[in-house]
Amino acid sequence: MTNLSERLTSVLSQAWSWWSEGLNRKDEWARTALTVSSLALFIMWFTWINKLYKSRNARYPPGPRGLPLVGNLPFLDPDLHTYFARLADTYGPILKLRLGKKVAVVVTSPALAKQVLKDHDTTFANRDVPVAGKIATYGGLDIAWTPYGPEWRMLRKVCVREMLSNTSLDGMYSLRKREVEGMVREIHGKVGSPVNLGEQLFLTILNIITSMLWGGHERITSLGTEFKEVVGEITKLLGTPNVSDFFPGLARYDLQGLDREMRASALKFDRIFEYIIEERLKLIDSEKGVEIKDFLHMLLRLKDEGGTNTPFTMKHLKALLMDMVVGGTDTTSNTVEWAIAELMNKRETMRKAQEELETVVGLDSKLEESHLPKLHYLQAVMKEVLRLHPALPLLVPHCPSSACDIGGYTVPEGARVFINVWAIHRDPSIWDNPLEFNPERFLNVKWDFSGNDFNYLPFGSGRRICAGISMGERMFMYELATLLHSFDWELPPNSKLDLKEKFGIVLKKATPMIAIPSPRLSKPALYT
Ligand code: HEM
Repeated sequence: MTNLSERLTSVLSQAWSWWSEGLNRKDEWARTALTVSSLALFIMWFTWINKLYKSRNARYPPGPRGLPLVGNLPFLDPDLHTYFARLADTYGPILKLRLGKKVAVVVTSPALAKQVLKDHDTTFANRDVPVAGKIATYGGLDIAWTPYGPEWRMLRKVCVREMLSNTSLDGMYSLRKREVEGMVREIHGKVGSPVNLGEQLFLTILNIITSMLWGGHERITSLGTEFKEVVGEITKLLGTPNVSDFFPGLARYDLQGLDREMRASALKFDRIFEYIIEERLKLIDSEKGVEIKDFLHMLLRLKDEGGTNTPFTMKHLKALLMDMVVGGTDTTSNTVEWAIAELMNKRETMRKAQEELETVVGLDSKLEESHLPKLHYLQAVMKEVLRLHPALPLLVPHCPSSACDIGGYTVPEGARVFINVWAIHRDPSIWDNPLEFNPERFLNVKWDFSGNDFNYLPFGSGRRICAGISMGERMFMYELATLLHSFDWELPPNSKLDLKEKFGIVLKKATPMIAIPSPRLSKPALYT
């Protein structure tokens, strides 16, 4: 650094002499311009030297060699979670890849996950927003993509405290009950025939979420089918690797046409939101004083109240609706689908879960949400499903706002950081028989998913932990408990259970879970 300070002194003295010359000329304007540009030049030079010095001294994590220009892109396996796990076996718990112009860092140990998500939480609480994500969320105005700062805090507060708090969720039980009972009626109508459980679950969760968002009043009807289509398009586009992300300089050419497709899908969503909001505003005008208990009503009130330093705008409102619909549906419905698949693969465990339901609820009664806290075995089933099949196996990638030391290596500013939760959840040094589906491991042990234990992180940890944990937990438990309590499930004749995974923005079953229901409850009236 001696060299650095010598050069610094020399630049300063040169700047001073230019400034004095300017004084002699008594040219006020030239003097100011000279001073400002010298200072700007000096700051730029100093920042550059400082970065150069830091990058020369940086020690980057190990990783596989890539090709010039494209780096490791040509070697990526589409099943990223298993590919990263294999690389970690060779390169260790922190490794680096180059994806075009981007640096990716993969973390695969609880100790290093803790360094990222707890010790350096503020630095890593940012996101490297994909181009498609930005387009889908009104320029990245939602919770998931907004950079860490006052705007993100305001959105999170609205979401977690006002919308998804336990009190607010309790107040909306009747809406969830209406949708879950509708699902039971529909499945009862298909008794003896194959049911595509993934599709059924997705639609039910979508209806639950949309009715909590804006279905608290009968006049605004559910737009289930239209939404299902658009959510499918958006999650597919979000999960497709995009050249525009790896080579930002090429983003304007949209070489794969993904940005154009996303714009079209986002526009469909926006039209639905516009329609729903317009209908609601008309309703509020026509029925002054009417009490409507849903999120849309609360969000519109918040928007009108303003009052905070960070205003809550109509675009924020729509971006939040988008977060709830896209972030809550696929994650929760896939987790329930995995649960059914694992239970069908292990009949003894299915029987124990159903026996618990018989004891707590009884075959002469419908299941209510109030039964859920008493279903300890089923809670262990949920934890075990989230261990083996975490919905977001690499979390949502984090992005450091400045270079940071993790495990003795430098993670450069702006890197895309993946925490391979899927691999941590299957690490044999942490879990006995990690590949076995065994809910008993969660019975009588204090494992929870609050993000304090870095061996078990299905919802992430730290500032960016999932904003919808209590809602996800309630919907998962209510749906799974209802399906197991109301029906017995068999595989269609001559079919085999397949537990293969398919990586995407959400980890899915490679083949849909199809099963045949038969009634369990004591009388048909319980299915109406
Ligand atoms: C089984 C269900 C669910 C699972 C497993 C899950 C998991 C996750 C994970 C792993 C993250 C990323 C955490 C990180 O980056 O460190 C996340 C973020 C998020 N989740 Fe969930 N989630 C579920 C359900 C929901 C629901 C029901 C909602 C809302 C209705 C929701 C809303 C969000 C939002 C808004 C974020 C972004 C948080 C932020 O960036 O600050 N999630 N979720």
